Amino acid sequence: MRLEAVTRAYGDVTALREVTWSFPRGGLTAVMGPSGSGKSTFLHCASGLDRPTSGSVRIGEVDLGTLKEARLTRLRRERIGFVFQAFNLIPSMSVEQNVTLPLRLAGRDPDPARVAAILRRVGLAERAGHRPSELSGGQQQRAAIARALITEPEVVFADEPTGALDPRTARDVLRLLREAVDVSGQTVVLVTHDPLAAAWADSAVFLSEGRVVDELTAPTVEQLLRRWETL
Ligand SMILES: Nc1ncnc2c1ncn2[C@@H]1O[C@H](COP(=O)(O)OP(=O)(O)OP(=O)(O)O)[C@@H](O)[C@H]1O
Repeated sequence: MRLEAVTRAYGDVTALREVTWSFPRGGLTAVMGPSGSGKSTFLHCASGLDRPTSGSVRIGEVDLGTLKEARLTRLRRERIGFVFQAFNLIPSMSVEQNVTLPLRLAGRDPDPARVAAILRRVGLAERAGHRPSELSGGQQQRAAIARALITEPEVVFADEPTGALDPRTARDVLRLLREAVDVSGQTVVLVTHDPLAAAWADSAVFLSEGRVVDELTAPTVEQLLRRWETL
């Protein structure tokens, strides 16, 4: 995935300024930066949820800017997975129904063996029939990760996925994202404020005032904290 000179302005606020960045296939990249530095805007532009004011975004060979809305929606559905801080599960649906929703939206029949396998992978095999309200926060986020992975997307965008979780539960969620990279070769972009979360990444990109200002490769918590303090 590559962003080339991506700028996104909202009226007279420029949230991203000429950001050029390549994300290696099969890597876990953390995007860090203070509040208002443009992280969400970055994620929205990179994932095709929003269109840049100028510049281009490519996923593989596809330039998202050339796609009409319906094709962009299809690309998001088929090639991208999303995980959000607030889980965003549908309360009236069971875990299994939530997890298989992206397939059903794409008109595909869920393969029961594959659904069972993904529920096992996130440790929710026994909870398939439960509603989100019957689960802990960590379990809900693991269900959301299963939902993001069910279509076997090339890229998973996770926006503060551990923001609402305690450290131990957060670790389970980060381990699953790490496995998506290490076992399945998927590309994960993790937006986070938390150095403990970013230390799971292969590299951490720092945003400040809409610009990429630094990158740390194989970052440690100490390095991330130190860099964070001088942003
Ligand atoms: N829809 C919008 N309309 C107007 N301004 C916006 C909009 N979305 C974001 N902004 C502005 O763009 C800038 C970057 O916002 P963004 O949400 O991308 O930052 P962030 O790093 O994700 O912040 P946080 O960590 O607080 O979520 C901010 O100044 C914000 O006020």
